[in-house]
Amino acid sequence: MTAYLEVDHATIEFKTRKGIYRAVQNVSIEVEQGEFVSIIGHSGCGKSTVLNLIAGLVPASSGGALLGGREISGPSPERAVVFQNHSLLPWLTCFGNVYLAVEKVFSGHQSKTQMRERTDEALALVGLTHARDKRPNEISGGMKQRVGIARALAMEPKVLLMDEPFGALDALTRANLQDSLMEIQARLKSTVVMVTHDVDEAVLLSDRIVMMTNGPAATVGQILSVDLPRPRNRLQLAEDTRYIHHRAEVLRFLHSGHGAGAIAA
Ligand SMILES: Nc1ncnc2c1ncn2[C@@H]1O[C@H](COP(=O)(O)OP(=O)(O)OP(=O)(O)O)[C@@H](O)[C@H]1O
Repeated sequence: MTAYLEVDHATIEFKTRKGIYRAVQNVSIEVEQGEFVSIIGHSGCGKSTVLNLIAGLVPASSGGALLGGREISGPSPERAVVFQNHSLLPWLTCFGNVYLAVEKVFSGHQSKTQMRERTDEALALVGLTHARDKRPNEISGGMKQRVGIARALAMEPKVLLMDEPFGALDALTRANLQDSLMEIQARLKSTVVMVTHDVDEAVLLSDRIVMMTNGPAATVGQILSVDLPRPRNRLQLAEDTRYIHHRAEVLRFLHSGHGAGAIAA
């Protein structure tokens, strides 16, 4: 039996001016349906490269990735990506930005009314109904990121891919969005793969944490199962010995023989 989403012995190389650069080597990750998996590691180790492989944006030099047993060979709305920089179109409203993605996926299959409803539902899910008619320059960074998440969710992806989605936000906004993401994931039972630098974010949100060694030729060093019950409450967890233990285990990995880097601890 193969997993729902599988990165299978993937090696990814880039052509550079100095020759071939092997970013990641022999990476294998299995993700079950409905599971939340984080990828953590030092800056430049290849986290985004692995996520981009799953997104279909980067090909593997050997090995590959599969979703539902089918090889991933290019981008698809079934694997929606949320980036750190929300990349919203400035001339469209929040509604317009989400609707554009909905139209791309569902046009021809759903009526305009259905697509509008779908867009409004996605905005409601991230708590942005009140801002539906505002343009990106009229809303905060956290709200922009919520629009990015709404846009991804509105496409009803099989897998939600997130590349440091909250990296550019202040701590309180980030906490707020993490809580929203946990609620949304519990409700939709989404399968999520998220790249993060943040140890607390990884432990709070994940079912499992994939820890990557440093590059070049980075690979999976260790995988940690986070057996904390859900729903999770950040304040209660701060004093939970299991949480403290998991957090320490990730920190130990990152600071022991895997080099130094920019890790928020
Ligand atoms: N298109 C490319 N061409 C050449 N090298 C690349 C390319 N994309 C990534 N790399 C290199 O591959 C390595 C891994 O990059 P990647 O962005 O995946 O790391 P990361 O762990 O996500 O980093 P960060 O945490 O800083 O975002 C880096 O050394 C990067 O310079």
